[in-house]
Amino acid sequence: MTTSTVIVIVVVVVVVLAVAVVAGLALNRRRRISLGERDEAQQEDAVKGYRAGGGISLSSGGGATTAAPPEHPVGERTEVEGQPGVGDDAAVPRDSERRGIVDVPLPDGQGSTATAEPVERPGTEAPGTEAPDTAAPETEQAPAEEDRVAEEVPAQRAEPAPEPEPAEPEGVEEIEQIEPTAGRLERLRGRLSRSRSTLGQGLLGLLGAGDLDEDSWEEIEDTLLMADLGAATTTEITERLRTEIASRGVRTADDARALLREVLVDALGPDMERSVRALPHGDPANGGKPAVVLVVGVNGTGKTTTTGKLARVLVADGRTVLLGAADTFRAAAVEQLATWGERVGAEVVRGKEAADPASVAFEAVDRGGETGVDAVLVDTAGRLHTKTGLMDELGKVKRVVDKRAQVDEVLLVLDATTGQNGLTQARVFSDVVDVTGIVLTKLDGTAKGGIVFQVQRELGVPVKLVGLGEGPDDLAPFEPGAFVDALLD
Ligand SMILES: Nc1nc2c(ncn2[C@@H]2O[C@H](COP(=O)(O)OP(=O)(O)OP(=O)(O)O)[C@@H](O)[C@H]2O)c(=O)[nH]1
Repeated sequence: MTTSTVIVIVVVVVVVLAVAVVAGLALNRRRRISLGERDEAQQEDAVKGYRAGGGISLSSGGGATTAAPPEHPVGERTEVEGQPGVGDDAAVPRDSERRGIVDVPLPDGQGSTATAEPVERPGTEAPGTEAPDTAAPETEQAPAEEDRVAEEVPAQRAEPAPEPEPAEPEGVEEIEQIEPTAGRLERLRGRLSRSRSTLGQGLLGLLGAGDLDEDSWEEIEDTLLMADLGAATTTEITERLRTEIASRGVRTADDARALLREVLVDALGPDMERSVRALPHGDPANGGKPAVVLVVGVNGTGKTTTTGKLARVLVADGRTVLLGAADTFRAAAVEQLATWGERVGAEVVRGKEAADPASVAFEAVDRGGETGVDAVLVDTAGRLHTKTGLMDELGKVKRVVDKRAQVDEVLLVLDATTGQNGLTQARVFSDVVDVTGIVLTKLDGTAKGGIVFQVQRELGVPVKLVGLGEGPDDLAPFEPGAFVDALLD
């Protein structure tokens, strides 16, 4: 072997070694970056207050799949008649552990898939009868792409799909008499009797009794805590009462009432903006856009009922409404909403059972724009805030609608009888869909009306409406003064 051959061999070996070292370093670095990214994602989940990957069945994200969608778990649901009682279904969630996400494809540009079923017209069909499907036919499942939905549905619409006849809802003449919305809280104040006797009367009794020793102050605190005002609000109210009593004194029962009223009303943030943003942008008859309201919450809190009641409020105000039945998990909810629609002459866009709720919501908003209604109210399926997959699904509903129209109001419906749990729910829902207003239902069934104070304080989101019964007009605007009066009188 010549010297030059040896040199060549040495050079080759050195080069090979150098390449190996560089490649090894690069690989090592890449691994570290990908770990870092995952850590970040996990942190984000932790901030949102729930953890990802908790046994939720998700469909494959990459490429088209021919796998059949998971069987819809309607049969697993514990409620069978669609009429849960006050507070009971919060304890027995209707989406069981085994419930998976039903990822039904959204409409795409080839007209391959559509899941929403427009359009049921009041007066033309009995509730439960399916409206003719004007959307393109269903095909194999493809991954649902939010962006694609927003961009391609217009293209799909360019295809001559059989459009439903634009017609005036025939049920209009049969619209029920709707209670005037003004003064409802006063009219329904008797429904707060349970909270009144424990919170209002309890506090008045203690404050009006004269000299207050430490035991009395403890009792005041207990009364506030028992009514679900929460520790922070309780401390704040007690301290304010102490200060005011020390500075101005309370001699009569009237003094006690006046002071208590002032302190409680102040704690309810009387200046918060409580109007429900359900009025259209411009004149829908002349190119204006309908308002879009999304109604969200856990199972059985009263979302469908509230959507129906709110439709009545709007109709009573001379507005036209379209209802989107995006609660595709519970067949009874769709029927329920259809009945509410019929009663006020509102069109209902419904999805097939197990349809993707985002698709139904999208169709509803689209249809509302076409027909020029003032407001589109979208009822979503109840979901446990602890199920990451379900919350993601809700986030998707909002994002898909956002691409089509501005979502003006996201109303979180909370069942007042569930107390602290409602607060946890509120936090998670707020993280996922930017809640803009709270509807506190079933206040008629609880002595814990104090949850109103807590939920606003914790979230900084106003309670806009309160549910005070199962009747169609038992939905009242929340007014701090009238509410406190109902507790104290
Ligand atoms: N007492 C009382 N009952 C109410 C109120 N609001 C709703 N309900 C009742 O609560 C029950 C559940 O209401 P729904 O509207 O079906 O609840 P939901 O949130 O749509 O249920 P899911 O779609 O399954 O999540 C029904 O029996 C309603 O009549 C209220 O303010 N007071």
